[in-house]
Amino acid sequence: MTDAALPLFGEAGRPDVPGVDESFATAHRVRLDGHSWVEHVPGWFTGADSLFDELLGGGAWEQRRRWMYGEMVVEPRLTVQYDDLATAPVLLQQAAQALSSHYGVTYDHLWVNLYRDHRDSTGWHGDGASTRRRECVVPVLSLGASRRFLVRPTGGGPSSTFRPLAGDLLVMGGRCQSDFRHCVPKQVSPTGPRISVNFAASSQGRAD
Ligand SMILES: O=C(O)CCC(=O)C(=O)O
Ligand SMILES: [Fe+2]
Repeated sequence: MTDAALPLFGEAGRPDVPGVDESFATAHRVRLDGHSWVEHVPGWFTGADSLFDELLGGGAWEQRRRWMYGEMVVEPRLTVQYDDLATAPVLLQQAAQALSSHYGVTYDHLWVNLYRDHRDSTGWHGDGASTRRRECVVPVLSLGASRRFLVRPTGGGPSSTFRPLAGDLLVMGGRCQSDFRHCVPKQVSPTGPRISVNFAASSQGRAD
């Protein structure tokens, strides 16, 4: 292993020790069109199971509601938001720093979603207030059970399917938040809990 491939923190070669691959060596970028892309970084976070346990047990999980089609609906998942990165679990602060230096965007807050089982989901959406710039880079870290993550054009059309495993990073880039929608659909076959960590940047919340 070269120096560049060493994890930023944690111990090299110890998959149970939490750490990120700051070289992003496994990254591959899928172009959605001329302006937008999704990058998949398999195994970016090692020791994903211990981070999952820490977040599951430590989060002040909140049940959110939102307006959908003129109706207030209960979101079929739980969320905890850290508006100030300094109050987030240390491993997430370190992950945010690694993402900031790699993508050149300062991730200064984040939210964490808990999909309790296969019936929890998030519908088609763009990330709205946190992504008002024309081009944004939005990293999402997956932990726990693997669920499908779909992306399709805002005006409709075929979707691209990603299947992030625990420890994988998916990064939506370019005009993904305006020209595309993403979702995590419910699934028929039973599965255990999944957690996703969404890294956000105040700079991207201001229109350019
Ligand atoms: O859980 C995921 O992978 C995505 C969650 C998401 O898109 C969001 O919370 O805005
Ligand atoms: Fe989203």
